[in-house]
Amino acid sequence: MPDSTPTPECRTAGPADEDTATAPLLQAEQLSCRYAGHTALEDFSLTVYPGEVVGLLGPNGAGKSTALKLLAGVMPPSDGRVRLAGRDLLDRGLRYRRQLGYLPERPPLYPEMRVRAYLRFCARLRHTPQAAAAVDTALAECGLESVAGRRLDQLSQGYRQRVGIAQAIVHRPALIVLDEPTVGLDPLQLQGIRTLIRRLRGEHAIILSSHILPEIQALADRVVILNRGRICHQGPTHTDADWISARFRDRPDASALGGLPGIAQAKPLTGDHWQIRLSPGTAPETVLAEVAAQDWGLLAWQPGGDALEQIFLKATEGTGDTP
Ligand SMILES: Nc1ncnc2c1ncn2[C@@H]1O[C@H](COP(=O)(O)OP(=O)(O)OP(=O)(O)O)[C@@H](O)[C@H]1O
Repeated sequence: MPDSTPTPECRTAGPADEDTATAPLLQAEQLSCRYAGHTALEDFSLTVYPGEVVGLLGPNGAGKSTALKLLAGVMPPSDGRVRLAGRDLLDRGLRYRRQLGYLPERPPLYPEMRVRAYLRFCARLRHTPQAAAAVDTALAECGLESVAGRRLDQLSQGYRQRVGIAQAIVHRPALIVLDEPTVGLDPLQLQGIRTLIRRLRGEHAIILSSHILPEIQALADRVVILNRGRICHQGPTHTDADWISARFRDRPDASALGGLPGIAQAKPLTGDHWQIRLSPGTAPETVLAEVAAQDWGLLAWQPGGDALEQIFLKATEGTGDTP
């Protein structure tokens, strides 16, 4: 695959540890990335569970593409590490990397290749069993059957984007990383790609980036907002008043937290950051007292209700795009 990404100053990620009690699919821990002295990403941590759709949102130059390159394992971090299914992404071989599909900002398409041949090439690169059948499935899923024999340079932007997504899913990865999958599309093409991404959720966990808020709201379960290389917010894309964002000093036990009276559901975003949904009719302050009485060192407790747009504006306040 062509890749013009310059190598950043890097440090090899540390050994994997096997603590996967709640079985996250992807764990990124305190990633940073420096390009020739310029810090593009700092202290980026993210946990993704199977079947989740996570949106990465931020103004131009916020560090979204950099974060996705590190999460997809196409570039090593300067600091931190990424684990996929409990194993260090960079230390492990193809077997684990095959669990990941990646659509870069500029899809690596060879203009003179035909769609089916290109996808077969991608499937073989990843040692996909029954490659021909896998290509047929990806063609059907991405609505590409009618253009399977066409050269890539004869396709419209929308169809090229579909081919980019098809190469990311042809080997049936558990995690798909999509960098701005809808950029440059007209409204009709946009609708097609949205429908496709919705169809893929569930079977695959998806991380996708955009600088457009409604895009993330339409597709993602939760959002991570980046600004100037740092995470400035993460939480659900729906901001119902009965969801609470809580931070702890020590990682709570999931079943103990979820089993407290008045709590309908507790979901970890990272080890110390949890989303808690209250049972209908429960007053947040009653549950707050229960949670604070536990041994987890409650640090922050923020009932939802703030519209995501306000959160985005607040989080990126006073900062424009970064070149
Ligand atoms: N290869 C590189 N060499 C040097 N600096 C880089 C490189 N790639 C990105 N940067 C810088 O790192 C910062 C983050 O860039 P990145 O592309 O990750 O942001 P982004 O949020 O994806 O932006 P956009 O939405 O415009 O694509 C920017 O300041 C950018 O100029």
